Amino acid sequence: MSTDDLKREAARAALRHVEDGMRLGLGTGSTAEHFVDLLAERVRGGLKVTCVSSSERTQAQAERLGISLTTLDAMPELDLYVDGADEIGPGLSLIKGGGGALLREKIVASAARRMIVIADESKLVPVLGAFPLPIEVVPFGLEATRIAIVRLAGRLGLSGLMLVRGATNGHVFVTDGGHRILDCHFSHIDNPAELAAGLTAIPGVVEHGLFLGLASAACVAGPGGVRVIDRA
Ligand SMILES: O=C[C@H](O)[C@H](O)[C@H](O)COP(=O)(O)O
Repeated sequence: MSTDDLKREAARAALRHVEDGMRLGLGTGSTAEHFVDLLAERVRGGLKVTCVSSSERTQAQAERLGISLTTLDAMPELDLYVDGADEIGPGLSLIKGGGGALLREKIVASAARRMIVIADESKLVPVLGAFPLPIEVVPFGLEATRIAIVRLAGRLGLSGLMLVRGATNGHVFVTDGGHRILDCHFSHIDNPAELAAGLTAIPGVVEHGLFLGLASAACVAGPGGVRVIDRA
């Protein structure tokens, strides 16, 4: 089974938690894309759900597939949010934002009663940080914000490259909210809660990719099948 097959199996497992009439949040990324595809099949079969997208990319896919969409303003409380992750650590702590959608993803996840993470098993890690942590920052004063993050990291015993994300067209990557992303190569984040609190206190930081206490369960697919991990 390829990694892509595993992602689809994880998405299929999460779909079992979707019920008629639900208000759903749709994630972003290659795994979430499978979920949206499979959801569309169920919708064509008669399932009634109303969805909110966490990115322009997912919005376009869901629209194309005929899924009923609304905005988070029109439907501010959701039953379920399903999304992928870049890393799944202890207690279902997550790193997200590899696709640059972390800000909207976190807003949508926070509006949902439950969040189910879908992933292939390569995303499971004993400690977060091997995947560079995406931090969304406003373009104004980006260098000052970067220095503030470096100082915070130093106080917490973290170090590593901190790179402004580039886009495939050679330009700088711009998020759906018009911001930039700093990818922070910390390699080991031993105390994610402390880092998250410090980042939130820096004025130029819009949001960071540490999702702590948000995921209720994870459907993790491996060659032996899909394992459901509940947050302890
Ligand atoms: O910004 C993107 C999201 O946080 C994705 O959910 C995350 O990067 C995982 O993406 P994928 O399913 O493509 O590995």
